[in-house]
Amino acid sequence: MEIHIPSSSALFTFFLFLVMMIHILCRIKSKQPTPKLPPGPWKLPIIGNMHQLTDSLPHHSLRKLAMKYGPLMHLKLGEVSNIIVSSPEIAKDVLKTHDTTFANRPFLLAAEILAYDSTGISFSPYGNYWRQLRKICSMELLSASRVKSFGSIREEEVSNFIRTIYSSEGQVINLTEKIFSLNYGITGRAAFGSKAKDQETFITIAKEITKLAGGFYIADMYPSIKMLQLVGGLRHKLEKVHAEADRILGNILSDHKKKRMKRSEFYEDEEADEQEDLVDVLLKFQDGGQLDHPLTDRNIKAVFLDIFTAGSEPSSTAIVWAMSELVKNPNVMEKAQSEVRRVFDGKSNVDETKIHELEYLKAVIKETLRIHPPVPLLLPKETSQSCVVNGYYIPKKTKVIVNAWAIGRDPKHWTEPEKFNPERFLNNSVDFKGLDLEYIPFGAGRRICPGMIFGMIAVELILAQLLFHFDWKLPSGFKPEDLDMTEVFGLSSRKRVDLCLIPIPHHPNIFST
Ligand code: HEM
Repeated sequence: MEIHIPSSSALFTFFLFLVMMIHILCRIKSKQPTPKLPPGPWKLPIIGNMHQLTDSLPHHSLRKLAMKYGPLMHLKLGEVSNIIVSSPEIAKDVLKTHDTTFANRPFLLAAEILAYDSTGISFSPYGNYWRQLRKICSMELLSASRVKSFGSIREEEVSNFIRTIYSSEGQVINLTEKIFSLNYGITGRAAFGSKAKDQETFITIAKEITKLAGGFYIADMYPSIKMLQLVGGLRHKLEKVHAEADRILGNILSDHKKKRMKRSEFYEDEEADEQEDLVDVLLKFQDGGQLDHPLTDRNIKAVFLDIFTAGSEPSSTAIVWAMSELVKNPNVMEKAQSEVRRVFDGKSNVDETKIHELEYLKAVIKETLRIHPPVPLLLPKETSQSCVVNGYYIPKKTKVIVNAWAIGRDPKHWTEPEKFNPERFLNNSVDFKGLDLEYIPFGAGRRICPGMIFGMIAVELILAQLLFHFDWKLPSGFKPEDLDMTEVFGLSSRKRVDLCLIPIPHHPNIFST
């Protein structure tokens, strides 16, 4: 057989051709524009854009900057790259189209220490462990039927709350304080079952946790400089609060384990189910052995802490804002009151059976959540890989902040966005369930709030009771237009000044005997 060996000049020509082709291809490729980072203000060395967030609340400053730089904006806060999303269209790209890429959470010192190395639902990284927790949450802990099963707890706690207000009729009461205590009480009973012996202390700690977890900390902006975790005693404060919460949670867990053992000795399974609180449900999964990621006691405590704080704080904040708007807008108050009193006419109290008929009250609540979303920047997210959004390059591990507060005021989607106008939600299908990106008080996509049903039923019941039983007056000398409607920033965006009002009973006091 003959073998043909090409001549050296033919080889040289082929090699030259190959080099030229590679060169041409590289030039073509380099002419294709590489996507740039989203636009943003000029950055200072070391601090980046931190100085641009100091003049007002973060969601206000971010909106102002977005008006100049656009709805997808890049900011450098310390050493961390952030993108800020401020329009429904970009929110759709981030929370829907690229949902999995944006479903992670960034490192936050407070979550690391308070939430048992970020192993609760809210701050655990996107992956199998988080997926398992979400499944337990939506199918067991916060399912519609479980929430319904807590109806008697809610009705009892709310009736006690109304009773204490009757006892202060005609006097100024701090409604903010009462509403927060009530909600922590309801979530506490749903979670712990009967009143735990340290419940009051735990409520105080949970409030402290909410305050600490909501901060914008220098340590999170320079995660590589561990020494910054000690600035202002931050690490020490977080560890101290965590240790106290852990002690109480440990006691609750062991009490439940003991009761569970006793109960299984005396009851049939079905009867035992009726007495379950949320800790019992988690323990059932721990014992069941059917999970891919077995739940440790630390995991249960993390989830429990999550539900207790996430379950009480935003609902209370929403109720306080709704009552403030109602007092500020007497015509809206009158309409909402007459609806509740008509639907529950002939009854001595509001219960959950006919609450779905309160169409106008629902519109009031929706409008409150639009104009005062309790979690205005949602919870921060982080990209798990690089991607391109709206023609801009978003690198892996970029922190993502969605400004739900600004989105709910986008003039392209809302007429007179600064006006409190519940009528806009009547005969309107826009809802907060994560499909309408112009209205996302509960977030959207994979990380959407799983406690929507639990939260909304409490908000509706408490407001309906307050409007059914009482007319509300401002302390003497105050006019509705004087009401201070400024906010403070935290895990939830509370009203800065507590709401203090005078209750005037509308019905004879049914609780007097
Ligand atoms: C009016 C009441 C409430 C509002 C406005 C609210 C709002 C939110 C928002 C905005 C988020 C972040 C979503 C995101 O990152 O995109 C969230 C997450 C969460 N919420 Fe709620 N929430 C409320 C009530 C509740 C209740 C009652 C519970 C539990 C009992 C709860 C449990 C949670 C949990 C566990 C998460 C974390 C979800 C995850 O990261 O996968 N929330 N909520």
